[in-house]
Amino acid sequence: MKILTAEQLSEADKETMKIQDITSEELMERAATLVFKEIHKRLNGAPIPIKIFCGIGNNGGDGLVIARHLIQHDYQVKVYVVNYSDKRSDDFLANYEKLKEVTNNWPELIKEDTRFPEIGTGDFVIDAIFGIGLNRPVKGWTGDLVEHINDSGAFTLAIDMPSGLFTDQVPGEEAAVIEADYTLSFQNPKLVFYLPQTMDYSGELQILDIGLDKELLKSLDAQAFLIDKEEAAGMYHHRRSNTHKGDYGNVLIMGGSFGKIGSVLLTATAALRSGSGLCSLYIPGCGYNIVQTGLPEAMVLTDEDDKMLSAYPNNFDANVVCFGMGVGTEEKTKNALKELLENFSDPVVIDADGLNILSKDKELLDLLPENSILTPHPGELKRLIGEWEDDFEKLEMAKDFSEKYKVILVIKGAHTFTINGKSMYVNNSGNPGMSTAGSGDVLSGVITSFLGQGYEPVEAAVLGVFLHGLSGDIAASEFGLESLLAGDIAKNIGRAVKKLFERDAVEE
Ligand SMILES: NC(=O)C1=CN([C@@H]2O[C@H](COP(=O)(O)OP(=O)(O)OC[C@H]3O[C@@H](n4cnc5c(N)ncnc54)[C@H](O)[C@@H]3O)[C@@H](O)[C@H]2O)[C@@H](O)CC1
Ligand SMILES: [K+]
Repeated sequence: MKILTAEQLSEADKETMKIQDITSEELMERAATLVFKEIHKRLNGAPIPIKIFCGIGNNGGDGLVIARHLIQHDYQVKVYVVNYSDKRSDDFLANYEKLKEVTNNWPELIKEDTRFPEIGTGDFVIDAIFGIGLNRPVKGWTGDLVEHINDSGAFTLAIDMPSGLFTDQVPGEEAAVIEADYTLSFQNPKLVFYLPQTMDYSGELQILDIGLDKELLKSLDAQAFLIDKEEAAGMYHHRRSNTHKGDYGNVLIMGGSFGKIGSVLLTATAALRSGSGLCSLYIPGCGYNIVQTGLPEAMVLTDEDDKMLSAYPNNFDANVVCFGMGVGTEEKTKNALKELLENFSDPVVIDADGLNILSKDKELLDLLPENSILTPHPGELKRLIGEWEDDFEKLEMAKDFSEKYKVILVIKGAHTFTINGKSMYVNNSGNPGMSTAGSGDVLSGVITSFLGQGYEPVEAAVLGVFLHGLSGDIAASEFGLESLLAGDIAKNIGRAVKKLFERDAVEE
């Protein structure tokens, strides 16, 4: 799904009104009624006190529409109008009038010196104060109200955006932002829902299709692409019957050092579980027995050094090479990487200490084959591209880096971002159980495997990241978050692929 900016979305609202010949008020009615239905489906008439905080713009207008429907369905509703300005949007006013027709319980006006209403932990709060129209940080008494809602402990549902959250910048340290438990957002996801600095504000997320014109949305340039099952399934290459192992890649994994041989074992297991036809490892001598015993399906070549990598096996005929897990950053090992980059001209996958070696000697970056895939976690990324002020700057710096060196960056995190020049892909699978040793080694194996099977490098990265996350989800459902091991992620890749093509009961 496309991630769009606030400007694109409000423009799409306007264009849709013209194309569908509807008024802004009608579009608001449609959008907010969908929100009401979601609430009604879950509350099912429960007598929970509902407190709706409405701004004076169209986000507030949505709040008024939701209030009207809830009142008509006999819910206990109290509406507050947050008077951060004396202006009112037309659709707010129209819906304010309509609300009067269904209740005598007038909305209460909250102004600068008003005492804020009490909010109990058992209340249900609807945040319709600011949406995508936010244009400055929320401070002053409105900020105090936002803090008051956050401190209440009540379940908070944000409409379109948690109030105070911008779509295109971080809120800033002194600004107040609603910490929602759940966000129902209109039409398309917004980038801030997925950035480490801002993702916590939206809580659980659901995107509601409010029926903006499909052709118009298709024509818009995405700020980024959100990758879910549907997108991943579209990238997957089905196997043909008349094939043999030579059709599925011959990958070489260079990694490990004394005490860290397990890392390569995980990477190789993941590569084979992801479908590699042939998988070889190039490791220090000390790992020979471990790998041969642990993974009989893999072939093993050893470096002349017993404890670390010191060379690249130039005579080995692989179609993809992955370098870096568990290698350390010794000078000898740097030479091994240098030899690889000087002798191998197809895309490579570089992870972990391989990235740290590149960061220490930036001249090596110029040797990277075009479309190579680098898989840093945030610490490794910092060493590679430098410090950033905030997540938006990080993404800009990452795009510049990707363009400059013609490489693909896979920035690992709760939502892994894959950056290919100006294009960004945001992963939407995975869980916190995957924050465990070796999880990254597995990811490198999956991506390397797909690259070896002939996927376009960016697809190998994006699909690999998604399946890695989905496999982690399958493993977590079996073992629980705490018990999940990286090896479980590798083992479940096949199930994840199967799941790509299953229809979920909840989706039907
Ligand atoms: N037809 C439409 O345009 C639709 C709009 N929708 C809703 O409309 C929202 C956008 O509405 P608006 O553009 O009216 O904007 P908002 O309702 O988000 O904000 C209201 C106004 O507050 C002012 N403001 C911004 N930041 C402020 C601050 N920090 N302190 C004080 N005032 C501030 C701005 O002038 C802004 O226009 C969406 O998020 C969505 O909820 C939906 O109803 C769908 C249809
Ligand atoms: K809101």
